[in-house]
Amino acid sequence: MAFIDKTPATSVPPGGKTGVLIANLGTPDGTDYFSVRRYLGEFLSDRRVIEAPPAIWQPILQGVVLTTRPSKSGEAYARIWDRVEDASPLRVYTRAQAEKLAARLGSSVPVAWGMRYGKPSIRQAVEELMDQGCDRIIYLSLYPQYSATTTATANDQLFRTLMKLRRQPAVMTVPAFPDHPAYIAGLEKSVRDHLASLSWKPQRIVASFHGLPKICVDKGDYYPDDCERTIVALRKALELTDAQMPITYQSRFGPMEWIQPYTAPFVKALPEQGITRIAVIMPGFISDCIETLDEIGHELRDEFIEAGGEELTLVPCLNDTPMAVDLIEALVREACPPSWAKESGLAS
Ligand SMILES: C=CC1=C(C)c2cc3[nH]c(cc4nc(cc5[nH]c(cc1n2)c(C)c5CCC(=O)O)C(CCC(=O)O)=C4C)c(C)c3C=C
Ligand SMILES: [Fe+2]
Ligand SMILES: [Fe+2]
Repeated sequence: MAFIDKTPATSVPPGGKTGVLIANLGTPDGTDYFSVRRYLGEFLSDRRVIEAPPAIWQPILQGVVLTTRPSKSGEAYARIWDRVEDASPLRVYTRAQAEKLAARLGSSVPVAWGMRYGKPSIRQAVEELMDQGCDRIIYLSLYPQYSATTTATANDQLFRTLMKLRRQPAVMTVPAFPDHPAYIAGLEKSVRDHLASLSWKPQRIVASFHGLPKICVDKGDYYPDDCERTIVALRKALELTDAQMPITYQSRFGPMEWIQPYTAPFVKALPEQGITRIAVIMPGFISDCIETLDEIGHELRDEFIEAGGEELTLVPCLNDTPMAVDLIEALVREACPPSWAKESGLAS
């Protein structure tokens, strides 16, 4: 195996130096067919995401999925694209979260951000930290609920990078945080603030999480349990019943059965029960992205109105608000081992 032949520009200070790497899923560089194709090709070739044997899946992916889906997804990305930053919202928010965290932690703790798929890569982010003299990395993947398809593959990508380093930093991976008090407090405030900004009162607050193929759960992925933990804690904080804040799963991909109830049929059935004004919160996402802004904010809203609904409002994700930075800072400080905290000043 070839090693990365790279000597960090700055040597490690005596006593060591801790850096923070925040990781997210990844997103295309542009809305054009080839940018989206490149992104989807990398994403959907990940065997943590699609477990089918490559001999079966790759011909389907290359021959069918990557010829048709990039154009459709590209149109959806174009509807939500940040034209000022010329980037997708997921990239804009992840970068802003890293910059705001860096401001909180001060200049002695470098912060980098990287994407599991696409740019900047996890390897680029690791090199950025090592170039600043870091020999210890706190690695936080920004998924509140654990899944092998997200958290584990983000960790895999870090470990793959480390496998190629001659001078390897120590790493601390931060676990998922489905009912961390700072996350629940942020969600609670975002719901209260959002409801206060409306001139009408939603009859339901539907909590829609990204879905997962059911077979993943049958094989031991405990993602739905983590989603339940989030929602039980949030209902308690807001004093809502199960019926007032139901849980559903969105973003189904492919013909297999995914975990249920599915968001779209659930929401489309509400008007015939007399429920025509709803809010949707998506606590599986720290940052707004194509799945929240377009799939729910555009597609689902249109379908709800067509089914007789009157109002559908989105509770924004935490994005780069102070509540998001409070959460990320708390997670990083709590994960920092005491022996690292001494040099970095990262104690909680
Ligand atoms: C089998 C396919 C997929 C699995 C499993 C899956 C799990 C999963 N994904 C997220 C979070 C996000 N997914 C996003 C986009 C997205 N997801 C899939 C497929 C699977 N996801 C696709 C094909 C796409 C691309 C968009 C599209 O073409 O429809 C995003 C947003 C990315 C962005 O750029 O905005 C996020 C975030 C979770 C949490 C999860 C498992 C629990
Ligand atoms: Fe996804
Ligand atoms: Fe989607």
